[in-house]
Amino acid sequence: MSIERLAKIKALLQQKTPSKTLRPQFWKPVGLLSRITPVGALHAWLKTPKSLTAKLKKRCPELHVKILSETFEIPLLSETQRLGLAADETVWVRCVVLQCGSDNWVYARTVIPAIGPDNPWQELQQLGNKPLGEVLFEMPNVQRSEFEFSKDTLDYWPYLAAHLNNAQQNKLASFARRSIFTENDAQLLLTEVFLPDLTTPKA
Ligand SMILES: C=C(O[C@@H]1C=C(C(=O)O)C=C[C@H]1O)C(=O)O
Repeated sequence: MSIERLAKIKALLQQKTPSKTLRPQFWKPVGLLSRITPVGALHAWLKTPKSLTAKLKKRCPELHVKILSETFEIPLLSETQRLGLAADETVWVRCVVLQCGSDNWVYARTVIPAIGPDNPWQELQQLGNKPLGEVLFEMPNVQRSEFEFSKDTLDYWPYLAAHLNNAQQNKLASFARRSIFTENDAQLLLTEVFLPDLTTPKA
């Protein structure tokens, strides 16, 4: 680990409130999903098989993808750990929100280590506003891991609070799932966070 990175971590650890990058997350397997939320309707969303986009488009045909960020960066600590990366490893991260009109339904993070010409996920760098699911499930040898689940406040997720621009929502609970897609040994970690516009019943 570089001296600069060590100095940054030391400075972060000396802060009163840990940086979001170092805030712990607790991911649980499907057998402990009820500890994340007892709400059956949320279980149905969190355990949606195959393409989430396809399920959402049945409710909202005009569903669209808004890109919040696509860049090379050091991911969240929980992502570094899940992917078995070095603490200061830079990876390609795509953050989007799936929207129905102006409603924000799902925040999603795609994290791809070692993306490059030999990586089968490399084409995703040119995906743009096309939903990832329209490509992901068409890959010839793709394998998907079991889901893990977590509950965090909305402001845990990078770029989301700025997009929502509604400070009253920042501390609301959001429920997330994540899984690893593997194509020819190349990993892609996908996290999908279900937002209040989707999960809170309309009055
Ligand atoms: C993986 C899927 O694609 C959706 C679209 C995403 C994107 O465009 O980045 C990310 C996650 C998903 O909610 C899916 O449809 O299941």
